[in-house]
Amino acid sequence: MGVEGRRVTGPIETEVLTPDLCIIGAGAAGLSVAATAVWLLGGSVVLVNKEPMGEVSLKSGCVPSQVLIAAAKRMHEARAARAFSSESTDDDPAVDLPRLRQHAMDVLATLAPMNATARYTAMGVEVIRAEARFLDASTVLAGKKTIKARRFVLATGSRPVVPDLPGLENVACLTDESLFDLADRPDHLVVVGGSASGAELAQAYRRLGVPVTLIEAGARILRHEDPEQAAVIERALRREGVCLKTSAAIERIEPQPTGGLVVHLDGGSTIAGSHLLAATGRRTRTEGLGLEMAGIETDWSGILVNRGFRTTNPLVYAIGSCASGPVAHSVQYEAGLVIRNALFRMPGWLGRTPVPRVVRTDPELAAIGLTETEARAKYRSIRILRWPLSAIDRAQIEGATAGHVKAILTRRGRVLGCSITAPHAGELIMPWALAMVRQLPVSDLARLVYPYPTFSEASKGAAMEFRKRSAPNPWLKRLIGLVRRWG
Ligand SMILES: Cc1cc2nc3c(=O)[nH]c(=O)nc-3n(C[C@H](O)[C@H](O)[C@H](O)COP(=O)(O)OP(=O)(O)OC[C@H]3O[C@@H](n4cnc5c(N)ncnc54)[C@H](O)[C@@H]3O)c2cc1C
Ligand SMILES: NC(=O)c1ccc[n+]([C@@H]2O[C@H](COP(=O)([O-])OP(=O)(O)OC[C@H]3O[C@@H](n4cnc5c(N)ncnc54)[C@H](O)[C@@H]3O)[C@@H](O)[C@H]2O)c1
Repeated sequence: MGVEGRRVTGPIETEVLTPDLCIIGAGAAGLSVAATAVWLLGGSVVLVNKEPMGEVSLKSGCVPSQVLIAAAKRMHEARAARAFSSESTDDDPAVDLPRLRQHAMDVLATLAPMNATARYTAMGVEVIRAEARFLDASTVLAGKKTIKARRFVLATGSRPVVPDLPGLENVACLTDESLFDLADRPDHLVVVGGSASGAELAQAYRRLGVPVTLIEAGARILRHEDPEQAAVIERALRREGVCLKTSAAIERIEPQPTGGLVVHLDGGSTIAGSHLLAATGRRTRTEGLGLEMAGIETDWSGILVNRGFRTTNPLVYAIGSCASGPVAHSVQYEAGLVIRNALFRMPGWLGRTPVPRVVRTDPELAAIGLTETEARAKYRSIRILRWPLSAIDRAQIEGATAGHVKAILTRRGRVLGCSITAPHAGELIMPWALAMVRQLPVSDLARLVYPYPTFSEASKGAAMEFRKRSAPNPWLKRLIGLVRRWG
C-alpha cells in the first residue's frame, strides 16, 4: 500500500502522513533502507532529507576522497613509469587541483541519478525535502507534512570533528568534506590523525606532489587494525616520503603572518606547514532533530542503539554513521538488519555475519573477523598462517611485494579472521569471508585452484601453511611407504 492511501488531513495546514516507515536522512544508509523497504512493502515509505539528493548528498560520503585517492594513484604510476621512459626528465607531473575537482564533480554527476529523488519517487518512495524534527515520541514534522509512521529510521550521518587544539581557531582547517576547496597545491600539508582517513589522504596528497607530515597522537597509525599490517602501511607511507610523527601531542598551533602555520608539539619540536587537514574522527549530526522530544538518547559516539539498532524510543531505529557503536562498514548490510528488526520483528544484529573493512591506502589493508589480539583473548589456542606477497610471482611482476596475508584460525582450521595488505586487498579478502560465513575449513581454500599469476595465490599460500605445519598424517605416511614398495 502506498503512502497516498493512508493520507489524512491534519488539524492546521499540515498534511498528516501515516506510512509504515519514515526514514530521516538520504545518505548511503537512508537510501539503502528506503530501497529495500519499498521493495518489500510496495510503498508506504517516506524519506525525508534536508539537502537536495544526488550530487549534494554524495559530497559528504566517501566518494570525493576515493576520487582523490584514485587520481593520486594514477599520478604515482605516471611517475613510476618514467623508469622505462627513453626520455630522461626530472619534471614531476604537477597536479592541477581545479581540474581534479572538476573530475570529481563529473564522477558525482555520473553517480547522482542512482541517488536522485526521481529514482526513489519512481520506486514508490514519498520523498520530502525538508529538515525533520520530532514533535513527540511518534510524530515528526518535515516542512508542511506531519508524519506519524509505524516506525522511524534515523540516518542523519556524521560530520568531521575539528579537534579542540589551542590556536586552531586562527588557521583555516581542511576536512574530508572540504578536500576540493583548495585552488592551489599546498606547499606543505599537515594531516592530523592517522586512522583510515588520515593515512589514505596523507598518501594521496603526497602522490599529488605535496610534501606531507602526518601527526598521530597514538603510538602507531591505524590503531584499529592488526599491528603487523598497519606497519606495512606505515612503511609504504614513509617510503613515499610522508613524514610520520606518532606518539605526538600537539601543544598549540600558531598562524604565520605570511600565511601558513606552525604546529608546536609537546617536547619543543615544531612543524611548519602551509595547510592543515583534520582527520580526527566524525560526530553524529543530530542538531535540530528534537531527539529529546522523542526520548531518544545520545552519547559522545552517537545515537544510542541496542544490538538490533533500536534507539531508546522503541519506535525509532538509527543506522549508519549517526548511530553509536562499531562502524559496520556496510550500510547495505545494516539496512537489511534494521528492516528485519523494525518492520518484521525478526531479530538480526551486527556480528552474526562478519563484515570486511578496507583502508584505501596503497597497498590496501583489508580485514575481516577477529584480529590476533581479539582471538587470543577469546580462544585458548589459535593458529596463525602468513604468506608474503614477495613469494608471489604476480607481486614480483608488478613490483608490489610489500604486504602479506595473515589468517587467524582455531586449532582445527576454522577461520576466525584474516587481514591482507596487498594491491586490491579489498577484493582478495572475499574467499576468507566466504570461509567464515559458511564455516569452511581452511583446507577448502587450500584446495581451490587459483589463476596464475595473480595476487590471489597469496591466499592459497597462507591456506596451504595449515597442512604444512601440522604433524604429518600417519595414514598418508603409511600410504607413501606402500607406494614406495611398489617401486
Ligand atoms: C573520507 C571518508 C572515506 C570513507 N571511505 C569509506 C570506504 O571506503 N568504505 C566504507 O564502507 N565506508 C567509508 N566511509 C564511511 C561511509 O562514507 C559512511 O559510513 C557513510 O557515508 C555513512 O552514511 P550515512 O547515510 O550514515 O550518512 P551521510 O552519508 O552523511 O548521510 C546523512 C544524510 O542525512 C541528511 N540529514 C541530516 N540531518 C537531517 C535532518 N534533520 N533532516 C533530514 N535530513 C537530514 C543529510 O542531508 C544527509 O543527506 C568513509 C567516510 C569518510 C568520511
Ligand atoms: N576506508 C574506510 O572505510 C574509511 C576511510 C575513511 C574514513 N572512514 C570512516 O570515517 C570515520 C572517521 O575516520 P577518521 O580516520 O577521521 O577517524 P577515527 O576516529 O577513526 O581516527 C581519528 C584518529 O585521529 C587521532 N587523533 C585525534 N585527535 C588527535 C590530535 N589532536 N592529534 C593527533 N592525532 C589525533 C586519533 O588518535 C585517531 O587515530 C570512521 O568511522 C572511519 O571508519 C572509513
